[in-house]
Amino acid sequence: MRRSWHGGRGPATSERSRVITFDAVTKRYPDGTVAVDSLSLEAPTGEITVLVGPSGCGKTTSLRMINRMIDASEGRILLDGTPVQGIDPPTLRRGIGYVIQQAGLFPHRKIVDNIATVPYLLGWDRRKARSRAMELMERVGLDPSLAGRYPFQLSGGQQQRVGVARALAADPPVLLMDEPFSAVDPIVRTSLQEELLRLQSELRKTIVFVTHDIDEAVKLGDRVAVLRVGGRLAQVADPRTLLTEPADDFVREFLGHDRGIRRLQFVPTDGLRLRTDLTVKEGAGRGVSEPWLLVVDGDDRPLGWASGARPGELERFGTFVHGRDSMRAALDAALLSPSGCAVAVDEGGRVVGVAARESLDQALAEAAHV
Ligand SMILES: Nc1ncnc2c1ncn2[C@@H]1O[C@H](COP(=O)(O)OP(=O)(O)OP(=O)(O)O)[C@@H](O)[C@H]1O
Repeated sequence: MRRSWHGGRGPATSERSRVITFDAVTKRYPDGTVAVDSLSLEAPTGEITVLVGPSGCGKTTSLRMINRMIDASEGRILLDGTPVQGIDPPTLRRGIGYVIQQAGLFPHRKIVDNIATVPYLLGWDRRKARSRAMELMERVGLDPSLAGRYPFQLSGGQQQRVGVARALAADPPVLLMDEPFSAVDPIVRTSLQEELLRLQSELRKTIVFVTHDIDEAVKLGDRVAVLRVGGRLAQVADPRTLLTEPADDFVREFLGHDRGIRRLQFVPTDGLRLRTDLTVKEGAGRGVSEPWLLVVDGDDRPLGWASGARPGELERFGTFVHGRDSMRAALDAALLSPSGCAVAVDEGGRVVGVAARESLDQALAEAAHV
């Protein structure tokens, strides 16, 4: 399951991370549009706070008021208790990384120099700035051989990674991310999201992340703030609470009709009852009168389901990592197989048992009462 990264190691850079506070912040544009209306919200130190909501609800405006690309009309935004309005923008932005959609890279600069932009501005010597850039490329999962290329020679996903590396270059305690992954395809988006969670487990920045995608919000956010058009806060909560107890009809509607299914991603599988009598080694006789048996190799890795009705054939299977993955993953694994059973494996991919329908049913019934 997600956020095993919460436990264990202590915050690496928390002394430098900052809490961001919106205190009754309103933004009225010159034409009279109220983009943000009396927003009060806290983005805690070292956590990911997601701003989510329909188009035009004031997410980007809220984000840009933090680094003063836009100034608030009323109210205050505080960084560790200090109003940002009192800090001059260049000084303020030195401590705030900023990542936008489609990365916003400089087209005529090589990747390494794009990443080193802020260190150059800060007057680092070229060698040190470039070596920091190379280190960051590795951190965000970019092959160092791409350093000498130009942005147009990279895929959309690679460009986004460069954008993240560039924002991290001067090790700012705060990171603002405005729909950073929305221009890439779903598979690349998933890997970028996972990479961000992995990075965050090491870096523990204070991140404010804007998206219009509720799935992304629930996956990434420690806290999720749902905004409604007119820039009013509808609810702020951790993802599980949000999915379980939406504050009103607007939030319920925004979460969508499958919020029950999504909630399963917060239900652990360690209590799921597994059967160990439904597996059989490859080449051994069936011996048991079960309609489905899972065939495993000599190393206990799953090969496929054997049905009594179609001897000699192996059917597809779905796996989940027992105890680490969520009930949503277990259910998905069950639905991927004609047996209707989910194969539980350990971190090494070896079968530890089978979650048959009865135990999935029971777990779902319990989850419904949580
Ligand atoms: N410079 C501006 N002048 C007037 N109105 C503006 C300006 N910039 C934004 N707005 C309006 O303010 C409201 C909030 O815009 P904002 O970009 O913050 O919303 P958003 O939630 O980020 O939207 P999206 O998801 O579509 O990017 C919208 O109604 C928008 O039209």
